[in-house]
Amino acid sequence: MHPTSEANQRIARLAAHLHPPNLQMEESSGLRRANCRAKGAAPGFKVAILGAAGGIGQPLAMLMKMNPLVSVLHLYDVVNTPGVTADISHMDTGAVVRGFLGQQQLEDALTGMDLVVIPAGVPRKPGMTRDDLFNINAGIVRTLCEGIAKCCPNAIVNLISNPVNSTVPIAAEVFKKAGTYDPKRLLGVTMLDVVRANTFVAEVLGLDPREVAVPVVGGHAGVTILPLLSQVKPPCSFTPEEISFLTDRIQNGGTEVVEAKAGAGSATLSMAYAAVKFADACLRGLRGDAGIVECAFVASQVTELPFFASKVRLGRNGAEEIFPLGPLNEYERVGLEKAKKELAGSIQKGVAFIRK
Ligand SMILES: NC(=O)C1=CN([C@@H]2O[C@H](COP(=O)(O)OP(=O)(O)OC[C@H]3O[C@@H](n4cnc5c(N)ncnc54)[C@H](O)[C@@H]3O)[C@@H](O)[C@H]2O)C=CC1
Ligand SMILES: O=C([O-])CC(=O)C(=O)O
Repeated sequence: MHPTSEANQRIARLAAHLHPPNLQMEESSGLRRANCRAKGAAPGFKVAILGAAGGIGQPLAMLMKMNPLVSVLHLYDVVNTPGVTADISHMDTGAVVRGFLGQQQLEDALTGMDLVVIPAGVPRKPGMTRDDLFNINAGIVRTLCEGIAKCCPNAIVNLISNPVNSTVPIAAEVFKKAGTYDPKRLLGVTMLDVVRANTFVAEVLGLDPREVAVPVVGGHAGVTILPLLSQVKPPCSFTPEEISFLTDRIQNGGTEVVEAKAGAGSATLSMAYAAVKFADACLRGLRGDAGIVECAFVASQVTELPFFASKVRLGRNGAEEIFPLGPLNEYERVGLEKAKKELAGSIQKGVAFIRK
């Protein structure tokens, strides 16, 4: 390397160190580019977390910083990102971390991103349904998606903010309005339902949860969460009592945590785990890995509803293939009808929020 350019890079690295990564730097600034060269040379994907200072956002940021597929990690929130960013940036893993605080930095946070994960918004307290969060979270999701449409219209979006059954249709409408909608790239995160189902079923069967795979379809609230226990892998059978117990526990797993936390919020740590498991699957799909299949709430023709959660194959373009539900037993068929009835209203509510 040319000695002068080496010296310049060292000076720039030192200067970048003196300006902590949570301080927003101009894109044109040599400091920012040098900072990137210093640590971010490894190939990988650029990921933004919106709501990164929250209960889910913080452990999610930590787990994403540990993911070798991530080269650049942008942490955006309306509060506290300087501290979270400084903290996470000291981890000796490959990803370069940058923090962005407040709406005036949203566009910088989003520009150039391959994957945007959204856990921004208020969580439930005991006695609330996820739909009770609609009034606050719908507006938050709209604003963030307007930013995505403008700054990284080709990014894959993993939407966590509740009520997912309505926020995904909201995001779709925002993208349609902006002319950037690609249904394959918008995925509502239902992975926590699968994670819970695997855990609870493994408990009943006396197996290691890592060996169990339960498809969970429908949506992400109460009866719309439909575990397909007839399709569990490895193949197994349950008594009617076990089916009723497991279905109820999986459908109410979120409420179990909300009640145990007694006013201090909802699932954050298991959600961060599930979010990173799902984001990692999306990144492996983006990389071109074959056979990546996970459940997600997506635009779908599997039922008559415009959105539905089912198994999807993740590829370079997002959800490239959406799998049908497969054979259902009578219990699941009844559950499906209940799920569709509630989902239809939640989807319509999301659509109407933007079209009004
Ligand atoms: N899809 C799923 O399976 C799950 C979804 N959730 C949902 O995730 C959301 C977040 O939950 P928690 O992290 O526990 O909540 P939290 O309140 O701890 O964190 C939310 C974060 O969002 C930030 N925020 C608020 N408005 C924002 C905006 N306009 N732009 C960017 N950031 C903004 C807040 O400052 C806060 O840091 C909730 O809506 C919750 O219901 C929670 C668990 C599971
Ligand atoms: O229950 C909630 O409000 C949070 C959530 O979506 C879950 O834990 O599944």
